[in-house]
Amino acid sequence: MTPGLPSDISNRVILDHADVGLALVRDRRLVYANAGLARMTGGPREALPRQSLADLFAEEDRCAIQACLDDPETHLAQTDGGDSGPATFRLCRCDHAAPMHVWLRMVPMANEADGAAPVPRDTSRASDILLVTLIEATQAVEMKRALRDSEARYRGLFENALEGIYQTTPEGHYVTANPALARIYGFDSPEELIAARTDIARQTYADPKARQRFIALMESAGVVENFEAQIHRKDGSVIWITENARCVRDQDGTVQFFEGTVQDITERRQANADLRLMAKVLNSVHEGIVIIDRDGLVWGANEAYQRMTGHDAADLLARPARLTTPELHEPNFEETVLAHVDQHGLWIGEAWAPRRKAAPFPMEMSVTAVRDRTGALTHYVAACTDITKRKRDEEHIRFQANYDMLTHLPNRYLIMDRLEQAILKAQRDGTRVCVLFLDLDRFKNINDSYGHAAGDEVLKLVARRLRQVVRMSDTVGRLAGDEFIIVLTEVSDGDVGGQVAEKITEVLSEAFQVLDAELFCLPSIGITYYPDQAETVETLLRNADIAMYHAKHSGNDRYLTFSSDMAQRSVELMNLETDLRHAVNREELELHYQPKVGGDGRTVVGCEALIRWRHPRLGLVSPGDFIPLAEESGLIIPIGRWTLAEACRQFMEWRRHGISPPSISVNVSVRQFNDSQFLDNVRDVLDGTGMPAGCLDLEITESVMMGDVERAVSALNTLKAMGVTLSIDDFGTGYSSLNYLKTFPIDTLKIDQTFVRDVEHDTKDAAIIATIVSLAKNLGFQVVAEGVESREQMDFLRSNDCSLFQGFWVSRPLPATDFSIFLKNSAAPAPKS
Ligand SMILES: Nc1nc2c(ncn2[C@@H]2O[C@@H]3COP(=O)(O)O[C@H]4[C@@H](O)[C@H](n5cnc6c(=O)[nH]c(N)nc65)O[C@@H]4COP(=O)(O)O[C@H]3[C@H]2O)c(=O)[nH]1
Repeated sequence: MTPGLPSDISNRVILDHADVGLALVRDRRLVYANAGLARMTGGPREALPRQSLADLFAEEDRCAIQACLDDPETHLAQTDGGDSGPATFRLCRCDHAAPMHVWLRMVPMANEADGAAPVPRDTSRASDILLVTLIEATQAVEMKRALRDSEARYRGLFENALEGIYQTTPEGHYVTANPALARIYGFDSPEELIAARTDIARQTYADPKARQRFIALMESAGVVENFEAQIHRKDGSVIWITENARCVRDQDGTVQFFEGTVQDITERRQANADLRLMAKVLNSVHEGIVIIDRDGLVWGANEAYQRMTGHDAADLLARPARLTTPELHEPNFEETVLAHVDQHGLWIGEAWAPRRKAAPFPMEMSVTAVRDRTGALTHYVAACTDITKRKRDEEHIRFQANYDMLTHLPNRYLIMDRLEQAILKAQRDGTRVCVLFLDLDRFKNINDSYGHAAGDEVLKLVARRLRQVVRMSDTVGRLAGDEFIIVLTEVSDGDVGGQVAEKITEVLSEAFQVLDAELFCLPSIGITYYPDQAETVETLLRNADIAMYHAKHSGNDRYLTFSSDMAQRSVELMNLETDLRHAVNREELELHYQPKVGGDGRTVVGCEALIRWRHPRLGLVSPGDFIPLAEESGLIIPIGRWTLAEACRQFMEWRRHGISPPSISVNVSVRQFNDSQFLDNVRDVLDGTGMPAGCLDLEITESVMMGDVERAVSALNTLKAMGVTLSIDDFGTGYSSLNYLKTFPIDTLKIDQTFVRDVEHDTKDAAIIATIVSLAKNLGFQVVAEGVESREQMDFLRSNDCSLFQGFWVSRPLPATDFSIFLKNSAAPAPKS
């Protein structure tokens, strides 16, 4: 009771203003309710008395309320929430608002006598009045629920985390571990891991350094440390983990526990290692590789690509890719390539790649598509190979395949192709094609005398001069050796081939300046026309070749146009060549001898050995018909050897019979003279036959001087040193300078018969002869006039101081036996010893 206040007022005020609901209950019904309870239910206070206490609560709680009313000591104790606090009940609200959570307290009150105020008692009886106290617990309930929810959430995180989470004892034994940690370490459950009492510091780490680090961590100040390490799993396998760990200490610094998170990074490390390896591989390949994302930006480029394009990674990465040089391709080329890759997955081809501050280069490029799991294109990968060298090589090979390396003129293959094209065009246009086959006369002499370098130089100069005489549209090619082909297109009527041949002869008749020497090399040219004489490439070339062959052997013509009878003649010549190969072995060659006489016309001063070929089918073939053939084919070397030996043998035989002339002359061809074995051959023959060297006269032609003069002089000096005499045959017909006359150790000049033939009528010939005789006399040479056929000719020559003669007027060349008779019958000066 409050002092100074009436007891009933004091009680009522206290009861009504109490912050809790208070009620007296008898027989489960309210007999009293304070204003606080009315406020809690939200209804009028007057309505409360006589209401069932249970009915004030939510239906689900009513049974529990009844039970509590029946036995408050037991049931209230049972509904006690234990650790989580006293039990709460839901009090219904009259305004239908959410029920209010309340704590309930029931105290049995003794009710001994009517009118007496009830007092609390220790145990309840059926007749007891219960004092029921209701305390609002909504906030507490909600806090509890929030706490529970929060704990559940964190537990969920803990349980479901992909990272392993742990706490250990200060000694390092796990006390808390989530399933992920158990999984990472290969345990079936966190419980198993904890039960294993693994000492993480000593047992788990595979690498002693990581173990050291962890032990150091135990002494640290609680900072979170991160490190990667290899650890042993339960089954002994080793994995890589990354761990964030810290040591938690209390205020005194005593270690409380360790806690941390663990992640299995084995795959990531493997993937990183794979990526590093991949990068290394990409950078070690020669191919340039560039990766482009689907927006066309460069995602990556290897070192080779950077090298070949001259752009470093900074220039390339995340910038629009520029794989090709647009100016060198058709419009939208790159877009077309990528569209092709989108559709087919791959594009392979050649393209021009741009290069920084340099010319674009050709590359072989393959572009592939990279797709994700759904099949969507994510990247393009372009692999590029610089094919500059290959292209250059191909170009070189193509050039080699089509062009002659020496003269850079089209070779046989390209000539034939061009001729084919020319024929097709002529067919369409109704025009003609002219083919000229050109062969250089005595080119071999240049090679033999000056060496191949000089020969090559002449060929190059010839090629240059030939190009100058034809139109751009015409083809000048080198077939082989000293053979050239000229294809004239769109040829009109008339002798166009002849006109070009004239021009060619003109430009080639000028001396070639090679190795400080003036070399001459005239051509023989065969001409043929499409469609007049042949319709195919092969026939045109063959016909032109035949015509050239005839020009070469005609003696007078520098060029000839093909005619059908030439073909037949060529076959004959070819057969002749075949037969000639066997002529020496089959002993079909023989020598005839023509006397050389003195001024009286009778005294034999010598004789010339002239070869004849007794062909089994053709009869006696004169040297004019087969010597050029022999020179051409090289057969002149064995034939020349035989001639020299036979002439000396015969001379010695005559000598044994006491009828030999003072000397015998033997013709030596240029090719034979240039043969490296020639001097030895002469020496051998002289030794072998016992022939006095002074009785042997060798006749060489002026063309010997057209070669290597130094070598020729040396060879002639050697011959002279042997004692052999030397004559220049056919003097006056050659091209060489008269200068050699003073250089060469010559004994005799033989005036060519072409000057003798008309000497009585042709004043020019007479003048030439007079000049030659006077020149020879002044230089101390003997002069022999060849081809003297009449007394008049002889008289004229004699009157011009020429005192040695050879010709039909004295005698035709005679077989050895006939010449023996001739010798016996003629006056002869005493033979030289
Ligand atoms: N019209 C006419 N001709 C006459 C007269 N007197 C002689 N001849 C001919 O004139 C040629 C003279 O020989 P060559 O000028 O050395 O010209 C020779 C010579 O360069 C060459 N030759 C002959 N035998 C040999 C040989 O054994 N070796 C070499 N390398 N060449 C030879 O063949 C050429 C031709 O020889 P052959 O047919 O025997 O012709 C010979 C001879 O028969 C005449 O009064 N009138």
